[in-house]
Amino acid sequence: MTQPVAPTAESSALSVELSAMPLALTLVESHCAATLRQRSATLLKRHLGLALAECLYIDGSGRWLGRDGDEGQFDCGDFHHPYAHVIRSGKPLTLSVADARIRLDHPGFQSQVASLGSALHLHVRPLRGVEGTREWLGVMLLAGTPARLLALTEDPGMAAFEALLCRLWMRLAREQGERHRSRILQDSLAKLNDGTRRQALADQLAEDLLGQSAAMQALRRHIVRAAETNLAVLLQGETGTGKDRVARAMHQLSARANGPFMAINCAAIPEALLESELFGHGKGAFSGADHAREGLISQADGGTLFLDEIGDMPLALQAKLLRVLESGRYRPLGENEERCADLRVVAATHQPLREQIKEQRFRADLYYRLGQFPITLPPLNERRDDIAQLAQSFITDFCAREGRDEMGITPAALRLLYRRDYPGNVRELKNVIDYACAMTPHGADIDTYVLPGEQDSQLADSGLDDMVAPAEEMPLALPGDIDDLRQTMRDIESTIIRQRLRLFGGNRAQAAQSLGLPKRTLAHKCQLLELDIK
Ligand SMILES: Nc1ncnc2c1ncn2[C@@H]1O[C@H](COP(=O)(O)OP(=O)(O)OP(=O)(O)O)[C@@H](O)[C@H]1O
Repeated sequence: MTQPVAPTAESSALSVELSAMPLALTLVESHCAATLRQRSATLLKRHLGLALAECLYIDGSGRWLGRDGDEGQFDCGDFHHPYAHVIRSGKPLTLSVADARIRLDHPGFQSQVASLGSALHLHVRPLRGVEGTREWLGVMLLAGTPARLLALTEDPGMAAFEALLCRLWMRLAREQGERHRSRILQDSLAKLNDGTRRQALADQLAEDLLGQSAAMQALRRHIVRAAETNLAVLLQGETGTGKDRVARAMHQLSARANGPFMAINCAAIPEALLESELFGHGKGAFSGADHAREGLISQADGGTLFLDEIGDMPLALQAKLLRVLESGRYRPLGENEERCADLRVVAATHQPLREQIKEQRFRADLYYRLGQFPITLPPLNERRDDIAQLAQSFITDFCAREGRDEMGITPAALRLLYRRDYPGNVRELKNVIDYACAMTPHGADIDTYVLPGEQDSQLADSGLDDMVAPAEEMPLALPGDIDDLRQTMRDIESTIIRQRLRLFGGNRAQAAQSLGLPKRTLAHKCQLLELDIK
């Protein structure tokens, strides 16, 4: 290390130079500590004719010194650079560049001084936050002629400058810390608000999607999350678990709520018609196409398209749907021009699509594209705690619909409901309750003997065998005065389908098979007859 250099005549002028500079103003106007450091260094360099001036800061951990706008760091415990010395000793250090080159081999430090002439000197000063403490803010590095550096270090103006710099630095650092803390607080408040808002929406959903089980609560939270996005949603769940309800709720919660909600059951539409239903067609696109027709994709523009029973979509159409999902573009049948639609697709299936992919009946790429936000609906058997609430709600609905006085349900009947198996899930429970309500005498509560499937075991004991027989065994009552054969046939068909679906717990595949119908035909009939079964 070099000896201090004797003061020169230059020192007397420095005080004047410094006081003449509008330093305070420039520094005080700095809005952050980094700007303050850069401005200080620039002022020192420019006004004092120094070869180099730089302020380095100590990081929050106190272990590193950093340079603004530079990734490089200096370890405060690494004595291969002079900063560690001044921080450790708390005293300034002056050394020649030549000396530093030979004795200090820190690569970062060497590159910092690489452009300096060997005749120059370096002066490194520790900068502390509060006078008399070891609360370090960083270090200042100055390079210049020995005479200039000496004059500078002895000048009271320089001491004043340094004091001002440190005081401002401290204040800005404190403010920045406070800002940082307040930002963290605001972020967490925003998250909390988000959480509260989401919870409120999920609670609101509980009025429509009943059930207080953990599975239903989680489902509602998922729906709220999915509704916030524009991602394609794939609803998977057994028949009757509420996929249709969920799709509608999601649309209502989404930013597209004011747009259309268009739904199509891919299993209920004959394959030949499905394409034109979805994509629309131009005039004369096929025989019978007397005029052009908008498809559901076009009608769902700005809203949501719900594709129920997506597993039943023919492969050729799957490819076209994938294109809509990827590009928002589609071409109506018989038209040359492509069109655009901005829609969100929600698809649903009760079929194991992965199996269908293996059997090459469903495209893997479409499966993954549809399932950007997959949601699985829990079967009723896995959330039996919800049965009482659902049952009570269906009773209330029935009474309101049929104009009956409100009725209750006996504890014994409720116990039986708990014990049942529900392959048809909520739909099956609803059908059971509707049936039980219809069979319950006015003024009474639903009791065990009116629950379908329970009568066999109970009729004999109860002496009520003349009152009711199981629904599926009941003969169809034919009105004597038929004046509308078509309507009567429709009623009969509807009764048979209802009974068969009830018998098979809402399972359409089994009901269709038992009636000798293709599943698609049964689904179509349900739609025509406006049965709550798709
Ligand atoms: N959580 C629920 N709260 C109230 N009602 C429900 C709930 N889940 C389902 N339902 C009712 O159950 C019946 C069947 O629901 P939905 O049609 O949505 O089922 P799904 O899963 O779409 O059936 P599928 O696969 O057979 O098309 C409907 O009457 C629906 O309103």
